[in-house]
Amino acid sequence: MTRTPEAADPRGHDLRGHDLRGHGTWLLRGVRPLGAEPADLLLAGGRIAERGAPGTLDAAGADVVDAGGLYALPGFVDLHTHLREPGREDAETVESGTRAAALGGYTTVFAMANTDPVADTAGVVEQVWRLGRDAGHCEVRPVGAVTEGLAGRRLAELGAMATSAAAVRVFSDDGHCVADPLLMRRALEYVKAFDGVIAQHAEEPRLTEGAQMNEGACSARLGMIGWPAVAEEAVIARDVLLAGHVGSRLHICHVSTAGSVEIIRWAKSKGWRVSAEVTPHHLLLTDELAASYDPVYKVNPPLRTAEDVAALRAGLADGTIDAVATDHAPHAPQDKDTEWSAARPGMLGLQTALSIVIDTMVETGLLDWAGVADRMALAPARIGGLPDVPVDASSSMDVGAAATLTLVDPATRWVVDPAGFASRSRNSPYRGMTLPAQVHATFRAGRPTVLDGKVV
Ligand SMILES: NC(=O)N[C@@H](CC(=O)O)C(=O)O
Ligand SMILES: [Zn+2]
Ligand SMILES: [Zn+2]
Repeated sequence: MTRTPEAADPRGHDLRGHDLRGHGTWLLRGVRPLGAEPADLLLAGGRIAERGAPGTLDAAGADVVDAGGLYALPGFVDLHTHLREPGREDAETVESGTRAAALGGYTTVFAMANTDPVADTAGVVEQVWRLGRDAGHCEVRPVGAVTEGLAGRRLAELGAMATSAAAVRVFSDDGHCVADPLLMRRALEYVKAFDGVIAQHAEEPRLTEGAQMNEGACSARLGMIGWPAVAEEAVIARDVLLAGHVGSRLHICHVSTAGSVEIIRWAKSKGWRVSAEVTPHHLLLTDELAASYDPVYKVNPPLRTAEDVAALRAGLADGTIDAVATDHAPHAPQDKDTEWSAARPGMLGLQTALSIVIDTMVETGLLDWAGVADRMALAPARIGGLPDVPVDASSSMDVGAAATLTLVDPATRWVVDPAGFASRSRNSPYRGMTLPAQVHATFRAGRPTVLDGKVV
């Protein structure tokens, strides 16, 4: 393999005279792309500049990462992150949340709009976008609110957010459902003009009044008010029909029931432009955990049954569910370390997502590493409208592809200690668990954001 002219120029300039030293040149020695045979990857000019058999690439002038035993995946994209800034900087900031994201292998996160003030204007989404750019740990793509103040009454300034510097393409009232079917229809129609997508938090509010956990045998035993599966499924059924009717893109946030998977499978069979995400916690945990009354397990939608978990795993494996999204929802102690009924719903996810996906999908034989790359990087990038998404996992490792990569140690096992997390909050449901696989390094456009498990 020969070097590209850019990388070969000893002065660190490309042929057009641009200074490339700022980009750095990195040699990943002996890395296994998507878990395949070891290779050397040379990263230069923000791209994979060369790929060769181990020991065959010239490392002169490059920083070398001894990547023996590590797998390379495309950098992860999270469609659903709560960064809490502006408004709740005690729980998380753009800086702390994106630091957690980079450590979790993410190179882009979509920041949800339920901040204070709500991200329902060009001004707020631009503020969040700038904070992300200045922090520099990963790309922050703000999600815009669908309705003013998330109140569900009037559409927010969708067009102004789309044309702002933040170039918003994903809109969501997450935390709240867009319950009014006419507003939902109008929103779907509006974003079609710029190929935007409406991400629905599917929860029929009248069916979940006072709800504390999944409605079922456990809630009956514990005497808690239940959140029935039908409250999610009824909204998904309505919205896939609406999306089909107007020909717009609809995305379903945090799918949690077996029935939802069936409805989405049916909608896709009709050719409607519907996509869906599942969270790591809904792939692993069940409503039995509520019996502990530990509010760390309180989340929306609630943890469901083992049958639901099995259907979600199968749906993610067969592509009915397109993507894994963390729904990283940090909460301050005064909002979370309370009695169950007073606690806010939500759990941390960014620094444990990969491990939970490996545990539930790869170690069970449901997904291979190329599949992980698709569900955690490529599919969410496509849904979110990111530019230059590789056509498939294998081309993300080709010469010329963006050097936006996550290096994973697949063999390690680690014990979760939330005290060591970059997040400002500590509400991880995995505390004390031993999990497989860990992110070793993250590269964004050829530059490391994480090396040796530490933020650069
Ligand atoms: N998932 C949650 O339980 N909580 C989220 C809101 C949401 O995703 O619905 C939050 O903002 O805390
Ligand atoms: Zn939600
Ligand atoms: Zn959320």
